[in-house]
Amino acid sequence: MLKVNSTRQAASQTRLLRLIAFLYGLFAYAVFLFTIVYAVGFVSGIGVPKTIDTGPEASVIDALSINTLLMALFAIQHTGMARKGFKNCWTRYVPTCIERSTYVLLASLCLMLLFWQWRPLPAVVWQVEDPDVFVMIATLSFVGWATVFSSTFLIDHFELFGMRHVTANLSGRGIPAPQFKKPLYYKFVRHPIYLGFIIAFWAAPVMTIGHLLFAAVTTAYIFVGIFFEERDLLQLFGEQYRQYKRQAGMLIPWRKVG
Ligand SMILES: C[S@@+](CC[C@H](N)C(=O)[O-])C[C@H]1O[C@@H](n2cnc3c(N)ncnc32)[C@H](O)[C@@H]1O
Repeated sequence: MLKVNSTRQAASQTRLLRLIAFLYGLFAYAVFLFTIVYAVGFVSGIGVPKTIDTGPEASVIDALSINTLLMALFAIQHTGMARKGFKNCWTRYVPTCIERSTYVLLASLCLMLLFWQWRPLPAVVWQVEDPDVFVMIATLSFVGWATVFSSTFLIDHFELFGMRHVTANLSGRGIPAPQFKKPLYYKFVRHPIYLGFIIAFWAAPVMTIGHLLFAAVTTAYIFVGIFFEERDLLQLFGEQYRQYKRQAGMLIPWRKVG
C-alpha cells in the first residue's frame, strides 16, 4: 500500500514538473514573440516608443562603445550557448526539455537590453527623397521580415523556439531529434532567415550612422554565425548537408539541380 502511494506521489510530482516546464517554455516563447515584434518596430522606426534612432543622447565615442558592447553581448550569448560543448555542459544543471526555451529567453533578454540601452547616432548617411522609392525600400524591409517569419515556420517554428521540446515533455514523449529540411526557398538558399534579417536591416529609406552600425555589425555577425552553424550541421547531417551546400546558395539564392 505504502509502495502504491509513493508511486502515485512520484507520478503526480512528475506531472507537476512537466507542467511547470511547459509553462516556463510558454513564458519564454511569449517573451520571444514580444521581442521579435518589438525588433521590427525598433529597426523600422514604426510603432514602438524606443527605436534605433531615438534614446538618450551620448557622445559618438560613448554611443559607439555602448552599442558595440550590447551587440557583442548578444552575439556571445547567441553563438556561445548554441554550441554543442556548451549545451552538454549546462544541461547538467538545466533540464534538457527547457534548454532551448532558456536559450530563447536569454537571447530575447539580451535583445531587449539592446533596444533599451541603444544610443542613437542620428547623423544621416542617406535619405531617399522620391516618395515612390521611399515606399519601395520600406516595403522591401518588410519583405525581409516576412522572409524571416515564414522561414521559421518552414524549418519548424515551434522547434526553433523551444515549444516542441516542452510539449513533447508534457505529454511524456521524448524530445524529437533534429531533422534535415529543405522546403520551398530552402531549396535555393541555405539561410533564408539570415537573408531576411540582412534585407530588413539594410533596406532603410533613411539610413543613420546608428542604423548603419547596427546593420554592418549584425551582417558581419551573421557570417560568423553561419560558419559555426554549418560546422554543426555538417556534423549532424553529414553527407546530406555536404551535398546541400553544393546545391543551394548560402545567402544569394541559386540552385544546382542533380
Ligand atoms: C535560427 S535558425 C536559422 C536557420 C537557417 N540558418 C536560416 O537562416 O534559415 C538556426 C537553427 O536552424 C537549424 N537548421 C539550419 N538549417 C537547417 C536545415 N536545412 N534543416 C534543419 N535544421 C536546420 C540549425 O541547426 C539551428 O538549430
